[in-house]
Amino acid sequence: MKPRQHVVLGWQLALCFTLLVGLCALAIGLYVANARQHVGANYTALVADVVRAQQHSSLLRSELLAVSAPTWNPDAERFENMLWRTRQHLQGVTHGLTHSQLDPQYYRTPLARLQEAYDSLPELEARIDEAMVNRSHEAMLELGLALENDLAWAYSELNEYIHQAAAEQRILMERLTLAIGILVLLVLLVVGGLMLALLRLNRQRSRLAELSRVDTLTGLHNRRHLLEEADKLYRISLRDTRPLSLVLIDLDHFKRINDSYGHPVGDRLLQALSQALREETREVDVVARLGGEEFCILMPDTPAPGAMEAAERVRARVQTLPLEQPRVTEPVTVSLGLATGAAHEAAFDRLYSRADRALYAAKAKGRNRTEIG
Ligand SMILES: Nc1nc2c(ncn2[C@@H]2O[C@H](COP(=O)(O)OP(=O)(O)OP(=O)(O)O)[C@@H](O)[C@H]2O)c(=O)[nH]1
Repeated sequence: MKPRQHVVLGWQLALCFTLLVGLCALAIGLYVANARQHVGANYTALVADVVRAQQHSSLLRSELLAVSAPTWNPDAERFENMLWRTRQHLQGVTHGLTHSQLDPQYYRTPLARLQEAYDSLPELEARIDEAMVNRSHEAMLELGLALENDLAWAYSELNEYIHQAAAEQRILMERLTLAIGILVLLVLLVVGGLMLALLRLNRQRSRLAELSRVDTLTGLHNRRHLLEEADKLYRISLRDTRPLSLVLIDLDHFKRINDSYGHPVGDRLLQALSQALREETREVDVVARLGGEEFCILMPDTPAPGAMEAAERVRARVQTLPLEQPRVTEPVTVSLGLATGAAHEAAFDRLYSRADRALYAAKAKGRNRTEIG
């Protein structure tokens, strides 16, 4: 993978990660808003019912107490209306409670008190009717105040409990949200870590692949790289019917240099030759070490005269290679075999055997020369 592809992959992973973070943030935000809305709505409606019922119950109390006043003007319809609304409130609060998320064990007692009050409403209605006829209100007042007492106590208990439950639920929800947030953060960290590891792994893999195509002594490409590139260049040459040239280069009497000066000097000579090859060739040429003291230059879009010129340039340059410490006194030369082909002739195997034959001929003809195959 090329560096640019690494950058693209990095951006893609960063984009995916950002999208993931955005989605998580959105999901948490929606969850919090939704949960708050539902929990809040549930308790707000219930509290409103209880407060309205409480207020009505104190109205009932005032109405009952007004009965004792000397100016009391019996109004059966008004009482009837008040008791109807009391019944409505009782039903509303009971329904709200039993359909809420609240734990029944905490509101069982006030609910039972409300039920008792509800059951005694017909009796109170009867006593009110009686009071209207007899204008004697003691019985009605006694039952009415007892009922109102029950209602006031039950409603205030419920009010307190609902507020407490709402507060507990809010705390619970906040903790839950925090836990979810931490969990999501951890997941994001793991995903981010995995993405980074993937990126690093990919880079290392590319580096390894690159290294497997490089000759360690000279830093030039090796035979494997050459064969891959040759295949590509051959296809281009076939498509464009452009010439492809191959020059094989072999150091002359290299064994003698090794034997006279030692392998480290031989190695330095190989490195110096590699550097010279790099400098004497174009960017598009493929320079490779085929093994031992044999090198090659594969030149795309290069006819025979151009390739010959390059080969001769290399040959001349090798003779000037500086080799100090210990100074190599005998001449350092190379023999070169050149082959050029276009279209189907440019297949690497064909070029190679022709160039190899030419190299053999150059050696046979006395070395330090270039032959065309
Ligand atoms: N220093 C060094 N020597 C190497 C390396 N690879 C191969 N050689 C040596 O290169 C020498 C090649 O010798 P030959 O194949 O006889 O070729 P030559 O001596 O150059 O003879 P001609 O090619 O006929 O001119 C051998 O002694 C190998 O050991 C290397 O990486 N470093």
